[in-house]
Amino acid sequence: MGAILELFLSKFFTVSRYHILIIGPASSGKKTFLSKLGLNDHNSNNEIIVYNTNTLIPADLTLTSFVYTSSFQINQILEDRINEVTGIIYMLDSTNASQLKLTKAELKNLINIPALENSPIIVLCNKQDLPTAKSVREIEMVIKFEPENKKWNIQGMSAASDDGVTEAIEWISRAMTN
Ligand SMILES: Nc1nc2c(ncn2[C@@H]2O[C@H](COP(=O)(O)OP(=O)(O)OP(=O)(O)O)[C@@H](O)[C@H]2O)c(=O)[nH]1
Repeated sequence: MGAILELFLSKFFTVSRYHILIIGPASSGKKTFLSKLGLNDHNSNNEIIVYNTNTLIPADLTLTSFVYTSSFQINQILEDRINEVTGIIYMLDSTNASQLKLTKAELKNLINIPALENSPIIVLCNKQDLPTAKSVREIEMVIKFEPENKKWNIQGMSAASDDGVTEAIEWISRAMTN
């Protein structure tokens, strides 16, 4: 999967620094998703920083993923680094219906943060492989996420089985570079 990430990044990225904020409730699958991309190493600030690794991404690219469970204090947590964010991945657990109200509030909060104004956002409805998972349509009806003047997307995913991982990276790559 690292090779897939490299392919998309080299295809779409023409400038050298992209920083993706990966956010979503505990156990929604953020680290599983990242591990499918070959990104496993978190530092003490819960960041994954990939500097110019020829094996994973083109040499002129720096990619940082910030991984957090809640957006409500993200300004304070990231401080000035929030201005570096160029794309947002919001990961939710489709089997956890009780979290959807929180998700709705989280998304509203995220799109109202001025520093994130130009960052595209993709909502990933993870764990679609499980029989108790709500469909993307059902989730959409609860979270009612349709931001105006923003590039956004929502899709189903099973990070555990790779389903939707490539599509998600492709979408965020295109959205950040176009
Ligand atoms: N069935 C299924 N299980 C998944 C999927 N994605 C993640 N999991 C499982 O869900 C649990 C939590 O996954 P993590 O990737 O650790 O979730 P996280 O969002 O990084 O969790 P926090 O560190 O608590 O924020 C693990 O047991 C994963 O194996 C999926 O698509 N399907």
